[in-house]
Amino acid sequence: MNPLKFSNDRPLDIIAVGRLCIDLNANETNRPMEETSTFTKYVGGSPANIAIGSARLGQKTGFIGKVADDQMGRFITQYLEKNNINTDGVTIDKTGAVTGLAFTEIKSPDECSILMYRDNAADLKLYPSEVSEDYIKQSKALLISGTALAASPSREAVFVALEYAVKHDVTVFFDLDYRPYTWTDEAETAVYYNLAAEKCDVIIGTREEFDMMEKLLNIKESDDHYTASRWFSHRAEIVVIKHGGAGSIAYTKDGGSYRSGIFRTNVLKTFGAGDSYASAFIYGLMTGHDVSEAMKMGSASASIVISRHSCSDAMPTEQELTEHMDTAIYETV
Ligand SMILES: Nc1ncnc2c1ncn2[C@@H]1O[C@H](COP(=O)(O)OP(=O)(O)OP(=O)(O)O)[C@@H](O)[C@H]1O
Ligand SMILES: O=C(O)C[C@@H](O)[C@H](O)C(=O)CO
Repeated sequence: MNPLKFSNDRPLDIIAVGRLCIDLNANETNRPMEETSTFTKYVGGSPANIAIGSARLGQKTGFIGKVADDQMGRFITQYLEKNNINTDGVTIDKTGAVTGLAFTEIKSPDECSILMYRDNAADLKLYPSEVSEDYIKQSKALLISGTALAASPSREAVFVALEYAVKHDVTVFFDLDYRPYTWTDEAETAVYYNLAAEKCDVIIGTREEFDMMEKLLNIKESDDHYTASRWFSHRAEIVVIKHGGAGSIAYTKDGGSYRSGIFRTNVLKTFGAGDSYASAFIYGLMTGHDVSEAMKMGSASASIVISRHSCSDAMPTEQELTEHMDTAIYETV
């Protein structure tokens, strides 16, 4: 079962919108940041990672975002281009804003954290006037990510992108990607997340992210089925709730529910799981697989990425994904 229909006459499969950052991942793992002295630099930021995952899987991918006018900004744009991502929608900041940096601490396979440097971040300076309607209408799908809603003008830019997508029948995927350090007020966060979710066809988030959105409405019990059903009176066709190593569950508007297990792996670090899951899940849906098979593809991609050092550079190709699904052990949960 796959309820999504895509406008197939478009040159791009998917455009991601939002942050383009740098991840600096600890080389010395299994120790705290205080004792880490070297890091490897990768392109990072959830929508960037998802776009890279999509392109590796062979999707024609574009990006709308803003980078700093410096070496880091140029590194990001060049990396996207090397990965066959169209950067026509990527603009360059001229105000002296800088690239967001995420230093990652890998204390143990399940104890990872991120230390963020995001003051005056260029990605949040994307203006609505820099979002092109002509560009969005060339794509079958748009991916938005919640962090871009954290501040103006990027927040308004995302809402403009959503308007264009709805106007031109572009299917909208929303990866909630809630990063508390980017926000100052919980109610403000929940208001904008809820407003954006109303305009999306597919909503993907963790249980904790949906809890954050529901707290504002005084919903105290976490109930996956109820969470999903709230969105079916708006645009949503599919709502996915992720539960880390306990897998994920998807609900469809027609009353269906689908549970996915995980591919057991040698976990190096847990971050990047959500982004790799999203890119392969979206790829699965866009290439005609049913919801359960697409979830399995998402889980397989996540299990590859969490066993590798980076998030972006670790994204599998279509062949790697297929081979992994054929050989790795899938556990139902
Ligand atoms: N320990 C694990 N072993 C195998 N697969 C896992 C593990 N943890 C997560 N996954 C896979 O990754 C998917 C997404 O994980 P999770 O729910 O942690 O997302 P997330 O919190 O968005 O990730 P991130 O840490 O990138 O923000 C899960 O549904 C599962 O398929
Ligand atoms: O920007 C962040 O929040 C960190 C990301 O850059 C990092 O790649 C990640 O956490 C993946 O989900």
